[in-house]
Amino acid sequence: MTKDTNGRDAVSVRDLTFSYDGETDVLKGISFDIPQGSYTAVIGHNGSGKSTLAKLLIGLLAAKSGTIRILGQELNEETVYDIRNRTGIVFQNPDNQFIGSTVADDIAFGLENRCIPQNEMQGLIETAAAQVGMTKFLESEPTKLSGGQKQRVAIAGILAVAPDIIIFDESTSMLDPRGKKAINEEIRRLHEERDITILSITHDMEEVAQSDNVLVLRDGTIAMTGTPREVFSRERELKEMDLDVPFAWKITEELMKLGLADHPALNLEEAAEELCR
Ligand SMILES: Nc1ncnc2c1ncn2[C@@H]1O[C@H](COP(=O)(O)OP(=O)(O)OP(=O)(O)O)[C@@H](O)[C@H]1O
Repeated sequence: MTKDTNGRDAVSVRDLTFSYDGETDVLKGISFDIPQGSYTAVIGHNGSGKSTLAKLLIGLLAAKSGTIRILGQELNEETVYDIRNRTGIVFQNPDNQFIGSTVADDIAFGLENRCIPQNEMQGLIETAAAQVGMTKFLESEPTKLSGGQKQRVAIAGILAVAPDIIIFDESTSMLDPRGKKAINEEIRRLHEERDITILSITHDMEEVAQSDNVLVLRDGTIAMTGTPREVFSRERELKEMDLDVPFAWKITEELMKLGLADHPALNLEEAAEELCR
């Protein structure tokens, strides 16, 4: 993995194996490091083990063998609560995450758990709601929101507490394209400004293109790691795993065949630059 802001790893996994039934290993002895302050996208075909990995990283599941270190601490029964205080996760299905009776209460929950003083709380709640475009829903009941709105609230809850590491497990999958783009930009901005380590499990290749590092899982093993450009360059192998490349990459590859571009582009801005050369 490439970007390393301070030489320390936020996540360090060694020989991690996990099985739900004690027989079939869903993760098969994987090892990897995620540098502190980096943005890592985790991709892989359905059932490759991405969500299982996320649950192991916050101690919701216990490894069969191997070790997980988060921010230098080995994850075990003694450290799990401390690690959860420093690590936030947003799941794909927000219904399982609501605690408060209003959106504002729900966002407040994580802040209360972290003993944030009452006089600071209101401002943090309002900022987080604005970041995900949910200001006018602060007094609404979370259960009455749409799937995408619920995902926004779940993300706001994590943004408000701004933990050292945030894991997104397909957390924007229900958002419309504009909402997805806006929230991805907000997450990217927060990551850059506050140096938060982001681990994002996603099927959205446009989001993968904006990450620093990519981890590709295949049948419980690590098939590839590298920058988005390195990973997308192995398009044939990605296709064998039912994975795709970004739209801009495909377009510029076609333009290259016509002699109209020199390099495949990660996003539309890069594609336009290729065309204007
Ligand atoms: N609670 C469970 N009990 C038993 N097996 C499970 C459970 N959850 C997941 N599995 C199995 O573990 C494997 C990995 O599942 P996981 O949800 O981690 O995959 P994923 O990569 O996140 O998939 P997707 O892209 O579809 O979300 C799959 O074979 C799945 O059937």
